Amino acid sequence: MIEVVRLSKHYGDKVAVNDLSFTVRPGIVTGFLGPNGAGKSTTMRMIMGLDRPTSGSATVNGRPLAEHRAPLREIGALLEAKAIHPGRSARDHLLALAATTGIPASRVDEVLELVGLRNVARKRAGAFSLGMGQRLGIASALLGDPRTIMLDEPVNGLDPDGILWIRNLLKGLAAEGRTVFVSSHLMSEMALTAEQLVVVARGQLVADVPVVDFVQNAVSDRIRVRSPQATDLIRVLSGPGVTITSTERGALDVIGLTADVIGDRAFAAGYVLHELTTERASLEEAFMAMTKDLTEYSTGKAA
Ligand SMILES: Nc1ncnc2c1ncn2[C@@H]1O[C@H](COP(=O)(O)OP(=O)(O)OP(=O)(O)O)[C@@H](O)[C@H]1O
Repeated sequence: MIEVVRLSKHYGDKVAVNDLSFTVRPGIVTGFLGPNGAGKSTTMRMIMGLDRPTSGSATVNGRPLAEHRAPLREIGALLEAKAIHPGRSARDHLLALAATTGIPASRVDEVLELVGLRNVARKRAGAFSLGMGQRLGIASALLGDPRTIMLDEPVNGLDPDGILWIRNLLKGLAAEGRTVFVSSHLMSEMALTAEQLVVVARGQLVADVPVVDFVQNAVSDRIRVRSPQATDLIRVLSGPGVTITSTERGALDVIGLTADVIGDRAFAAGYVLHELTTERASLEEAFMAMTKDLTEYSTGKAA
């Protein structure tokens, strides 16, 4: 469990995190979503105790991380590309890390297996691809078998296989009852990975919602309707909460009704339909609309 309460961080005049409060619960993947510069990395650094809050607090499993006797067992984090000695093998890197924290060597082999690096465990990490480097970073985060896992933009720059692998790993860790907190600036990725979303823009909380609610509320499907009786059809489709636009003759774009309802009403009124297509608004569009005001304010202020 991670609890962030009224957390703020100022760098001189710059407000990186602004009175942010949220809770990350165990058993699910929680996505930490926001445009670049929204304050995600700063928040994660404060959770890890690497940055001191200007005000407010962040606790991991009930206490500030520094107050835990064995912090590596409480939280494992991948914050940014780790500085790994390029001449050292993946196994030696993990062994060195394990030795400093009293973790047995057998656990090193376990995590190497878990992240799929067993076959290259003795190769120089300097020769690793970006994806292999990410796997090694995740192996480091999992070394202490932590109850909470926090990853900052883990899929950045990965190929589709790597993205799918991370997605499944995170879901698996959550299914084991762990707390999983993962940041991204990509709504579409978070929609596939997370159950809960904490959305921030310009250091402030924009939403803390289940992904299903976000998808349902923020995304309005647009239904494309073509009919030789389009003008008459407008009359039977109009109503509260329904927006109908027409960009070409005989075609309507309807927001606020499902394709089923439109089909039923057209049939009941005896109108012919030549097309009835549901166009899903992209999640990325919904996310941008949600954070737009705060982002624009930010730009205005900086200018
Ligand atoms: N050490 C620092 N000194 C001054 N400003 C900083 C520092 N660290 C972060 N900032 C500023 O604070 C804001 C939030 O940055 P942060 O890196 O936390 O955002 P982010 O959401 O993680 O974005 P990104 O995905 O681009 O890393 C940015 O405007 C950034 O320039």
